[in-house]
Amino acid sequence: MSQTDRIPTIDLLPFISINEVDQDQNDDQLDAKKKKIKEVINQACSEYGFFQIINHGVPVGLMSRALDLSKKFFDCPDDEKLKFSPEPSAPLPAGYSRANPLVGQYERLLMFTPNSSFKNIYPDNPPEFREVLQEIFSHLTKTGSVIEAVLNDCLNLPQNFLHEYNLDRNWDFMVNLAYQPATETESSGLSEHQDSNCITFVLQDDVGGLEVLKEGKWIPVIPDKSSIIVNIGDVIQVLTNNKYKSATHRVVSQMGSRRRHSFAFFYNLQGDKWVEPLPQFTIDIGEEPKYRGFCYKDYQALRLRNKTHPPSRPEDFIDITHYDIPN
Ligand SMILES: O=C(O)CCC(=O)C(=O)O
Ligand SMILES: [Fe+2]
Repeated sequence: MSQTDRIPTIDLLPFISINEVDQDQNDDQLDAKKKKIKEVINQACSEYGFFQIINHGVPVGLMSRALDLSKKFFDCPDDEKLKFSPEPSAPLPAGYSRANPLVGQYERLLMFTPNSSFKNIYPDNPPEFREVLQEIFSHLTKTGSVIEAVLNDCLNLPQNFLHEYNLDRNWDFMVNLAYQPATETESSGLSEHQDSNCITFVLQDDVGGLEVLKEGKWIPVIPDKSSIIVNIGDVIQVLTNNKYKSATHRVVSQMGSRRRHSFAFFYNLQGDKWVEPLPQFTIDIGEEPKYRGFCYKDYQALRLRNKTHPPSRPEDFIDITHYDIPN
């Protein structure tokens, strides 16, 4: 596989904790390492919005455990899993559901941060699943704030700008997915899309199938049990007026393979937040805004509707182009 057929792998250790980094290195060496990492991230985000991280601070054993428990949960009979179906009135459906076949061939379990003001519905089988889900959620929240701070730096935004813009962690959610292997007629695990949120983190088992669009080619993201995949979402694309790209990705299921399991953690945005291109990427540099502003929860609701009431024609699915300002 050539360099262009891969997404970059970033060793995040220099950003995790100064104490964990080799004590021999001085500040200059550490700064040089961070600078190099930021250059790679800046390039990946400017071109296609995808990279993967190692030494991210999430215990690899915990990631494997979560994927093993996911297999056990989705192996349960349907009537068992359906006991954890979402409440019909929930604005975002926590709990177990099956995708509409127009969207993809998967089952999913959605949860919010453990103390969220949104209601969580956890399965009680396997018994230790709930605790592991909560633990991994809290680790990924920390990873989210580390990557957010790195992006803030890469974008030369004022110190802590993204952190202060995106303070409320109540809207973050995690989806545990189980994809059916392909059949004679159906290989779409999850159709091509961009995520609506700020930054997404994905753990996948060894089955494979996640692909990212890079320079016009679909690149498979090779499973690696110690890596977490990071992709930029629409909110960052809009704030930066397209400087950073919301990654286009999909899941393609293989015939005869096993069911694929993954976790996607959505580092999200509080619903009442206003999203529009920032002055640093428009007026300050003489560029016209490429999007009209919107209230985040309105966009999230439209995107959810794509899943619950999918239009029959692919071109009728709502995405961020809904807010495009034609030039
Ligand atoms: O399962 C995966 O690897 C990706 C999931 C994803 O892209 C999503 O849920 O938005
Ligand atoms: Fe996605």
